[in-house]
Amino acid sequence: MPGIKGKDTAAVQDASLETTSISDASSSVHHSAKIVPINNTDNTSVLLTFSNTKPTLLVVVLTFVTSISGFLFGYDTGYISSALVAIGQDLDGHTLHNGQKELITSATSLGALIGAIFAGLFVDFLGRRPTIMGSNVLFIVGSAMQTGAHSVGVMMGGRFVMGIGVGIGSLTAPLFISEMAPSNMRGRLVVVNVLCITGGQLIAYAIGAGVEKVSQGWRILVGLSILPPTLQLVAFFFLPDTPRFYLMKNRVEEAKNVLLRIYPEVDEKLIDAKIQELIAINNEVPGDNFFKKIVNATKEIHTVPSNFRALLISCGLQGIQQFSSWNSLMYFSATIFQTVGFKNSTAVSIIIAGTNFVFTLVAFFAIDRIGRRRILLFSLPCMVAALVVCAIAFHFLNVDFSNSTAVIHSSGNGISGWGVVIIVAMICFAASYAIGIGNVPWQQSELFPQSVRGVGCAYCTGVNWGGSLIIAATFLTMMQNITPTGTFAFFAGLITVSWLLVFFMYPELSGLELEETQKVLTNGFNIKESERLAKERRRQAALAKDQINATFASEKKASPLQTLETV
Ligand SMILES: O[C@H]1[C@H](O)[C@@H](O)[C@H](O)[C@@H](O)[C@H]1O
Repeated sequence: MPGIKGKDTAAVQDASLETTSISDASSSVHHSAKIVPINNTDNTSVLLTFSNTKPTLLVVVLTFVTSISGFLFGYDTGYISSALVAIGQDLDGHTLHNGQKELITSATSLGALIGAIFAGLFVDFLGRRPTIMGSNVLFIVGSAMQTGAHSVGVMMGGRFVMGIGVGIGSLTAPLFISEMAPSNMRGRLVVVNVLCITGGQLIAYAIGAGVEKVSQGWRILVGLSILPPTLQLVAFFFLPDTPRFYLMKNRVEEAKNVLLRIYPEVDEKLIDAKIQELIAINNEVPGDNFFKKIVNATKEIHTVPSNFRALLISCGLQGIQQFSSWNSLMYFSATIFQTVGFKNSTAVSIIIAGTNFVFTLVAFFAIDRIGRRRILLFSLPCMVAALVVCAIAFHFLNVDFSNSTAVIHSSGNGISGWGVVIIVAMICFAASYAIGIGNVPWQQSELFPQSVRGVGCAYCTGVNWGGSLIIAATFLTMMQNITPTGTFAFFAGLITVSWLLVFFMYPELSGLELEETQKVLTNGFNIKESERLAKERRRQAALAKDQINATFASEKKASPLQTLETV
């Protein structure tokens, strides 16, 4: 197999750059290594060659198998709204009252919050792969409990157990993908997981609509969710963990094997150099037992400035995602559309979920090319504009949300012009959400160094689920107490403030090696420097790609990069 060996990398090496303008002043021992290739003796660039490899079969398989966790996240949070309607009197022999519906719905979010916190510890101490496999067992048990449930208690218990699985998967899947992805396609591969979340939600809505009128049809809807975790569990018996995890545990041979399978075109010497680089950077947290390690990692995340900045950014982004109000729109869109006079409100909800899915696909193509920061700075104002339009339209629509039992009265005259305006604005809101804040926060693992990645991700994934719980529990009450106009205006205001936070605090990390991103945060948020670095990385990647393609063309062989664009 042709490799990107020494002579092929001459131009690449010319383009190699030191990131010396970002100072190496971190107080942590874990940050002592240089970003740039440590093995330059044979004039090769570790960094560049590792950024320009095509995704191998292993990378593709791992991404898709791991993203089953995303699908389950989406499916399990998506099916509940139709299941609650379809359950009728099948549990305890009576119709569910609102309190029971709320408990059944929120049991999953609560379980997910707890699962995410524990997952952050398990990923570092047990491994990414065993953690995902453990979540599969919880998914299977939780789904089976719900499918066979005849009482509200068992249903709630099943939702809770499954929720723990959802929380674990929501943290572990993006972390796994980002650790094994080549840096130039890391953003996109993490978006595959978000695509599976939004796809899972869409499919759950569609199947839910299909079985709505079928007797006990909700059991089919819930029972189907046993299949994907079973598939994922079996697949992971045959798949490896991430090289970075193996290196944390000093399992160098296994790490090397996986790296060779991820980068088959890269010279073995470069793989060895990369391993040395990772070992130098990715030391384990000190401590001779599980609890000491947890305490030390928690301490380190708060006391090392670059870690603390990473924590602020990652939790901030997850908070912005949840407090953008998207999920309340997902959960209550059918109610809202009914209120504005739409007869087939479920169909409109499917359109909203479909928009979320389609525009996540757009993000897939844009995230590494345009960059996370630029996408957010563009899409957040579009969300604000859409919410302002909703606020104005609700003002003129004369909808009464004031009933204390959350029964919504509409003017009852069918869909009006303002109703159409609301639906169009919500579709625009969904599109701009999906392109940016719907998926960028899930790039969270890239912000943390190996030593505290698990704990850091536990924090921000916890913020995601905590935020989701709060928003789901308060949205309808807000609509009642401060009117829809007030509610949408409030969220528009929050997103405006969020834009400022992104502008001042979120550096551009696309294209950077995982080990480089913490350097960016060493002595500040370094926005300008990060933009320069990301631009430089893009330029280098393009240059290296041309060079490698030209070399292969001159040898009349198919370039390994020719398929890159189709990832
Ligand atoms: O990224 C996902 C996605 O945007 C989903 O549609 C949403 O329901 C989740 O809360 C979010 O984390």
